Amino acid sequence: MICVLGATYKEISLLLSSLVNVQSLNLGKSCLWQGKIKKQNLIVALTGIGPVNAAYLTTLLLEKYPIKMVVLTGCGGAFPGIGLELGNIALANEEIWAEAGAYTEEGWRSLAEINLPYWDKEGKRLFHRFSLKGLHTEFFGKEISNLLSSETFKIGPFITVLASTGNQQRLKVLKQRFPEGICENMEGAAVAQICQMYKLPFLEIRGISNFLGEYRRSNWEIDLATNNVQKIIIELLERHQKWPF
Ligand SMILES: O=C(O)c1cccc(C(=O)CC[C@H]2O[C@@H](n3cnc4c(=O)[nH]cnc43)[C@H](O)[C@@H]2O)c1
Repeated sequence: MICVLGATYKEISLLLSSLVNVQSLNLGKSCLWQGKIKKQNLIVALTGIGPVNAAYLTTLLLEKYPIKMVVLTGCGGAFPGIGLELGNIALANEEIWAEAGAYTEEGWRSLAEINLPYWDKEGKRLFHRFSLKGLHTEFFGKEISNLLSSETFKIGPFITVLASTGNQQRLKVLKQRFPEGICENMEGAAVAQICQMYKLPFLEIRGISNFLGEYRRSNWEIDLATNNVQKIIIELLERHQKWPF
């Protein structure tokens, strides 16, 4: 069974309308829908915005259901000038916490630099970066590349924040800290950590709704971004009736 998570209703609504034999369920304080797309058993769940909501529901789901893979979707902000436009698609090959660490006299130091793991168990230490490089990301990266042109699809590190980057000053800090970052969001690193703790493959695929560095909500293309990315996920689910991971 595959689980697809989104923070807001808009980010999962198209997926929900594609589900057949749908059952609406409550889990803890959250809601989810169970159904099928072709032969694929699917849970689609609404996390709410932010890392606490996302980690809460991911944990409940992984404890209760035989989930083999988690997909997080929704809209996201693009780093300007990297070739991503509004409505384009981004796939994460790494999840990074923008802040986790310490502000010292010499500046920000990451969790790894101050040797303070968020998770240190069973021989695994997790700091502020979670690599998603592996067979599943490669496989779906290639699959999406077959569906979209290289101008409208990029793979790279996603940055997770508590506050979106709405001015140039903050953008400059993030670009200096993570020059390879392509997309910002508010849930990715939280779900990535839970999936690594449970040793499960995790994909994050987002549609670009806005650019970092300005906070003009009227310019955000949330509908375009969330529809485009859900169409891709539905296409992947229909093409591959048994996902190989
Ligand atoms: O007002 C609305 O209808 C609405 C619908 C969906 C999302 C929102 C948001 O306020 C965005 C936060 C939400 O979306 C992700 N996101 C999108 N762009 C960014 C960004 O530039 N920086 C951080 N997060 C972003 C995020 O993952 C949240 O879940 C409003």
